[in-house]
Amino acid sequence: MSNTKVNPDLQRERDKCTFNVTELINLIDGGVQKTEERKKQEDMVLSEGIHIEDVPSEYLSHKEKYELAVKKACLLFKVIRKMQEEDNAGMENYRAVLGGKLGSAILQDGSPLTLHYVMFIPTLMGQASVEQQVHWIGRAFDLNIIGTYAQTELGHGTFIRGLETTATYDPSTKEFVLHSPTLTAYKWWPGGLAHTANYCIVMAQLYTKGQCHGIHPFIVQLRDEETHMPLKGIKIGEIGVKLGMNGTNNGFLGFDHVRIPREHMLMKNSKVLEDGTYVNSPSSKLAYGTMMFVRVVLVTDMCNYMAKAVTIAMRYSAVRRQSQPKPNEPEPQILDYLTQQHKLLIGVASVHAFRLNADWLWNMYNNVTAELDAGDLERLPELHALSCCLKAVSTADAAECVERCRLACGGHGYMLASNLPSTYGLTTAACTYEGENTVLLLQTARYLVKAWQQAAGGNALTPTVSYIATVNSGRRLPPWENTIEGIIKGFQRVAAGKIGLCVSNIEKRQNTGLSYEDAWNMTSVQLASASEAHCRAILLYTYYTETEKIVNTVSPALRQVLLQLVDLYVVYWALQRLGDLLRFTSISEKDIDELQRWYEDLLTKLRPNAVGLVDAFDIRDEILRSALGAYDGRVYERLMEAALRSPLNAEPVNSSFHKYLKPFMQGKL
Ligand SMILES: CCCCCCCCCCCCCCCCCCCCCC(=O)SCCNC(=O)CCNC(=O)[C@H](O)C(C)(C)COP(=O)(O)OP(=O)(O)OC[C@H]1O[C@@H](n2cnc3c(N)ncnc32)[C@H](O)[C@@H]1OP(=O)(O)O
Ligand SMILES: Cc1cc2nc3c(=O)[nH]c(=O)nc-3n(C[C@H](O)[C@H](O)[C@H](O)COP(=O)(O)OP(=O)(O)OC[C@H]3O[C@@H](n4cnc5c(N)ncnc54)[C@H](O)[C@@H]3O)c2cc1C
Repeated sequence: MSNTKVNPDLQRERDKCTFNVTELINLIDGGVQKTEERKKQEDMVLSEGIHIEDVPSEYLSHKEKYELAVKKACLLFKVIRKMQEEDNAGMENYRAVLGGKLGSAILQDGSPLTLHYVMFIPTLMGQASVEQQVHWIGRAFDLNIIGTYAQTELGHGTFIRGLETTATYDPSTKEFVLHSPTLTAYKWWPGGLAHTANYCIVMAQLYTKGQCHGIHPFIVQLRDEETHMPLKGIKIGEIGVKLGMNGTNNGFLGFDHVRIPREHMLMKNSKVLEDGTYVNSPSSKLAYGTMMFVRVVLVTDMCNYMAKAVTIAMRYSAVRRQSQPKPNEPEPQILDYLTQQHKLLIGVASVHAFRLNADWLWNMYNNVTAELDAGDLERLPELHALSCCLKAVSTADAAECVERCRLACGGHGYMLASNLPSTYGLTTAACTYEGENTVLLLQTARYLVKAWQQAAGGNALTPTVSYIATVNSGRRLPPWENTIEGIIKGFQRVAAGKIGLCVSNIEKRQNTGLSYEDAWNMTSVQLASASEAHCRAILLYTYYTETEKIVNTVSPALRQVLLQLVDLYVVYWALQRLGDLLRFTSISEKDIDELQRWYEDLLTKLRPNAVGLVDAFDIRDEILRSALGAYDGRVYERLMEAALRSPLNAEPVNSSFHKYLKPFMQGKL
């Protein structure tokens, strides 16, 4: 990064940073070599000119936006292909680019090829038999075929057992017949489905020998490989403009008795034999594996959006001066207002908290997947429960963080040139896709209720819920400790207390004659809240313990800042959840006063490092794409440059003046 022509306020911030920014960059990347590799990847991608736009994409029509998104996606994946040829690192290159800072930023409004990599190929890897993988995966990796994942229908997204698309086996021809019996059976939403993919994984109700066996994955050709025309019986199109992600080409798809060979059912887990005999999977939930994979990787993705938003807002807040609290003194940088620090520093801490939790979850995912492959399904429920709540809370927190950053930039944050609105569009979408957040919290709640019952029966619990038994062991509330460990224990007590209340409320309602399902529904506001509380306890604990592991490997200056961020995160959440702490722990008014002072003190301590901390996210200007957040802080110049690129500014008088305004003003219209 060059220091030339940097806004002096921003430069002063960098000069007073107490730690070595490069050291933190390396730590976040996972080592000096990883930083070099990332930078090399970024150079490779940016040298293709993917980020250069003749007309800013926000001024394009819907159709032009799609065409640009296809171009960008092809250029990006061309580079990944090149990386593959060089190092043959396989999935790691895709993870680094798609799951890193680059992908979400360069493909600014989403990409029509994302689903190919994030769901189509992973489904082939996770659900296809070895022979099927040999047949399909090479073609898919080479982009010889382009696929997507079509599960959601017009009538059902959440309740996938209720999907209506049918795949009926015909033993006479050894084919499945795919059919959409109703309008609501139409597939609706899949990214890239409309005009990009020529193949697709279809989740459909499997019928054989007159019996339905639930939803299963099938690979279906949609378009001719040469002409790209939809095949016979395939009704396909685009679903229209959305709040954001307008480059993703989401589509609809209906089948009119479309025949596919038997071998196109993905048969790693369950099978249909030639005569139509159905062979069961070890667990019907294995068919949900791709969703679990995406929920896990989304947690990392959310860190990228938060890092981007908070970098923009922090740098802008160092440059922006507003108001005059002390007479005869210059207007302060808005970053000097404690309320501004409160809005932004928690964003920095959240990136670190979620990053460490995401890595921890990713490791667990890999371990459990290896166990599943070896036939051991024991840890599947725990992984499902964790991936559901971490997906829900990370996406909700990220969307909230991006919106908070936008508001923290005042009017200029509302400009698309800030890049905050489109970042919000991308982030908030994740609260819905891959499992709507409330629904996912309630999935975790099922697991927690069972864990509670197990603990009550004196059974051992898996590590991530073992606190339920521990915090309930004593009769009296232990004294409150105003320390990080004390607060984390407090959060565990809150979670356990909420789960316990849910269990007892469900029981009480059942005792009044309600069915379990109705009692569950009546308790579901509390259940979702208990699930969130569990997730908060996990987040705090993992952030704290994982940071403790790394702080001894870094310089004392960085160590101090990393620990301050942990403190800030934990104390912030304690103050956010005072009601719960007052209800379930012995925290007192005096403790709360102390916490508040502790928090304010932490903001003040972190203030000198505010800009250094976001510089350490190391997001290049071409990736950040923000007039407010560029490294040099030339905010006003960039805003004016962006305004001048508006097509309306290409002519001094717009034709509507002559067509409408003038006749109207003269009373002639
Ligand atoms: C090339 C290489 C690769 C490179 C990769 C590089 C990666 C780099 C990454 C790049 C960045 C990323 C960018 C992302 C962009 C994304 C774009 C947008 C994508 C958006 C796509 C979508 O949006 S795609 C559709 C998703 N659509 C859902 O997400 C439906 C939710 N709906 C359900 O998921 C079920 O409907 C729901 C509720 C569970 C109930 O399912 P259900 O009714 O069958 O089950 P029940 O509730 O009755 O539960 C019965 C028992 O099953 C248990 N169980 C349930 N699920 C289980 C499971 N999965 N595993 C284990 N166990 C499970 C449960 O815990 C119960 O257990 P128990 O009985 O013991 O309590
Ligand atoms: C940008 C985007 C991209 C997408 N991409 C894909 C894709 O590539 N492939 C694909 O197959 N799908 C895709 N989807 C679809 C997505 O997975 C679904 O929209 C999502 O799973 C939510 O389902 P739904 O729309 O049916 O919501 P609904 O389930 O109808 O949710 C509506 C409301 O009902 C509530 N609700 C529903 N069920 C329950 C319950 N059991 N308990 C309590 N409350 C409940 C929800 O909490 C929510 O408040 C995409 C969606 C979006 C927005």
